Amino acid sequence: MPHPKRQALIDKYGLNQSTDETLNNLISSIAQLFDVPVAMTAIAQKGHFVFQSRYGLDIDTSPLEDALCVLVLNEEKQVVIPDLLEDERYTESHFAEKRPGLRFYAGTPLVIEDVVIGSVCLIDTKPRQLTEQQCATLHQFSSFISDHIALKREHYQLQNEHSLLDNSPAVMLCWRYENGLILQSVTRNSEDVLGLSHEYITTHQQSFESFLTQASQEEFHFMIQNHLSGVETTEIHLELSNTTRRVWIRLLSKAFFDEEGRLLTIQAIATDNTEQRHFEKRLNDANRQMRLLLEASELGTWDYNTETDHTQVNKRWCDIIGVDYEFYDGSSRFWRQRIHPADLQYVNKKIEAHLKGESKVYSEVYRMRHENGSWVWIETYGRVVERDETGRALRLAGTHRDITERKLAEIHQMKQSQLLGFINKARAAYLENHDLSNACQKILPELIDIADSQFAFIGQIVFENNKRRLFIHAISELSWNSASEALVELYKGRKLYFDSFDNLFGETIKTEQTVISNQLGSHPASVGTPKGHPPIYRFMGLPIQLQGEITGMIGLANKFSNYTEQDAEFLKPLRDALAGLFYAVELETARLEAENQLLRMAMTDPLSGLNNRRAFLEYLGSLSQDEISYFVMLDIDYFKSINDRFGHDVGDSVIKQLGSVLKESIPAPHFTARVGGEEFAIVLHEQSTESVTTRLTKLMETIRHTEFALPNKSSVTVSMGVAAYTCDNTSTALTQADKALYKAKENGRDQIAWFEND
Ligand SMILES: Nc1nc2c(ncn2[C@@H]2O[C@H](COP(=O)(O)OP(=O)(O)OP(=O)(O)O)[C@@H](O)[C@H]2O)c(=O)[nH]1
Repeated sequence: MPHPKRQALIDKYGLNQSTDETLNNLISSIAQLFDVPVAMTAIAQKGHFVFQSRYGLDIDTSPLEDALCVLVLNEEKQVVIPDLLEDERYTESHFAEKRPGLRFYAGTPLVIEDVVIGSVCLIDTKPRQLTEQQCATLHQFSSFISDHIALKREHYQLQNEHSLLDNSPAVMLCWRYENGLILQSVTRNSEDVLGLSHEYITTHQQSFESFLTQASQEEFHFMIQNHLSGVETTEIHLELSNTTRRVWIRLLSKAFFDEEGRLLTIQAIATDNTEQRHFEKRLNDANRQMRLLLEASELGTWDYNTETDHTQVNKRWCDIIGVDYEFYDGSSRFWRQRIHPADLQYVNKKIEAHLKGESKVYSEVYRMRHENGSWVWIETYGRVVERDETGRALRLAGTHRDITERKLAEIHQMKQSQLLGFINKARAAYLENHDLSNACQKILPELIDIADSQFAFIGQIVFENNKRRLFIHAISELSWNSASEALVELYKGRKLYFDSFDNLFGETIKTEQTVISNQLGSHPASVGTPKGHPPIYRFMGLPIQLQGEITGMIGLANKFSNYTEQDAEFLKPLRDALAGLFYAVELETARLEAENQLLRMAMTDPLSGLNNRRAFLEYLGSLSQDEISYFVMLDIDYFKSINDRFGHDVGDSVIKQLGSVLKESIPAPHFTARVGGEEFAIVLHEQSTESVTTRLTKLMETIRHTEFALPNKSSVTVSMGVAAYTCDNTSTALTQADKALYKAKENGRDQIAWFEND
């Protein structure tokens, strides 16, 4: 039966190959010892035996069925056939007859790894007997051959290993210890790997350490000391200098001790790690340079571990926000709490997005609170430096740069242009409709924004009955109860005034100075806020002055940080602009006043105080046809005789008095004018002729009963001609009224005549 492992073992031990010279010699010695003409080792192969070593045999293989060794293989024990012709197992098969020279056979199993792989056989042409001792000797030879086969394989293996080692990047060294290390062996690759000539060190016996640099010699001694004190394995890095090239090696050593613990030998494997050392050195240099660079560039560094929520930072990071490095708390809560509330949300969003891999770099500019309460502008750059196998970010690292100075300058510049922008806006708004309150209200939100404040107002000083009041052009609308709601209503109706100056904002008016209070209630002028008023934490009052005189003020409240003199200075252009606008309003008012006066003069008859002819004509031009109007021409009766009898002055005073009567009797919306010497025009906006007649009759009565300044106390009468404004132009209506007046004169005067078509 073929053994399942047999063929594998034969392959493993190389027994299917060439004959073994040593075994051949041995077999020939065995043949001589047993005094047989033929001896061999037969290794069972598929269907045949291979005679790996043989003596007295010409053939090197034989089919299985032709070989007696099959018996040994099958029975797995020694087989001795003293005489083949006598053996009943073979007589019938005529086995012996086919092999005339074969009479004696002795075979003993050849065992490798407990498997019979063949046999060691003796053959003779004549019958013979083996003694027990000879059988045992044959057994011993067989096991000797097994050992030989095993040793040979081991030898080959070692040879292979050695050749592998010779070509490997690892050099094996072995030292014996006898009051010092003596290099016993070193693999041939030492020259290639370490630059150490194998020939040189094996022939000159130069100590290994003489090839080391000073520092490495110390390291090597340290390794020996370790082994001497019982340490079994060590790993050191050494630099070889006296070799064909400069090499760094990594030396892994293992010590072997005797039973009493004394060091016997040290075996070591040396590998060239020059490149790694150079790489490490470059890395260290780069790290050092990076550190120097970071220090020189004043960069703070941070390394955030998302797993532990711990952030490692350098000292500069702490210095930027005035935190003592020793007391730095690495939790993310620590730095998140210090981020300006207005910036925190977008910082968090940016970090999240970057951790998710949505951005290549995490970069942001934001504010962090300094230990001293101020805000530091931070420019940060970072990126994920470690992710787990699922891609989840484990570490985010980066730098901090304090850009406060640059940022404040930028903000200042930006705010300045913003300030100029809205100053222009205020001017433009004012020029558009000359409404200062509207202009102030338009810029109030921007003022609040630019001053980083919560509330603001702009007020102008006005005088009423020699009393100073602050008229509020614009104010943040705050109401918290019905009284304050009423104030808001007043404001909307442009009637809000601050009258009392015995408080914090009034202090600005009284002192004409900038007033700053950064702590609620701390200022001597502070009287607190009305109940329910939103709290005021900080306040700044800025005077608006023109040519050294206060003309108004700006009030600002609740800046996120303290108000400063710089803030006041910054808003100076706005204050000056407002002062200019206040002044412009004053000028404008005065100019309008003068203009109106001139206009009034141009349109008024100086004697009667009524509108003059020019005003009357303009008025006619303004009338629209759909208005129901009546034109009246009024003329003093016999006025010439008044002049003639009492003089021109008396005539004048009559005209003057009549003017007063007309003014009183014909109020607006009706219109009266003196259109000639003693001739007057009236435009009545009445609904019917009846009401016209009633009004004019009453006027006649009044004139009749008026005491004119005539020396003879006589009364004055007037005549009137009336025409309805029904035609399409005023001059026709006037002509008609004139015609009616002529009729009234003709008919005897002191009467009203209506125009009638002839
Ligand atoms: N005192 C004075 N007289 C004026 C003024 N303007 C015109 N007169 C005079 O008014 C008089 C007008 O007289 P007439 O037009 O003749 O008419 P009358 O005398 O009023 O007679 P009837 O109109 O027909 O009733 C003239 O004597 C003018 O000199 C003025 O401003 N002051």
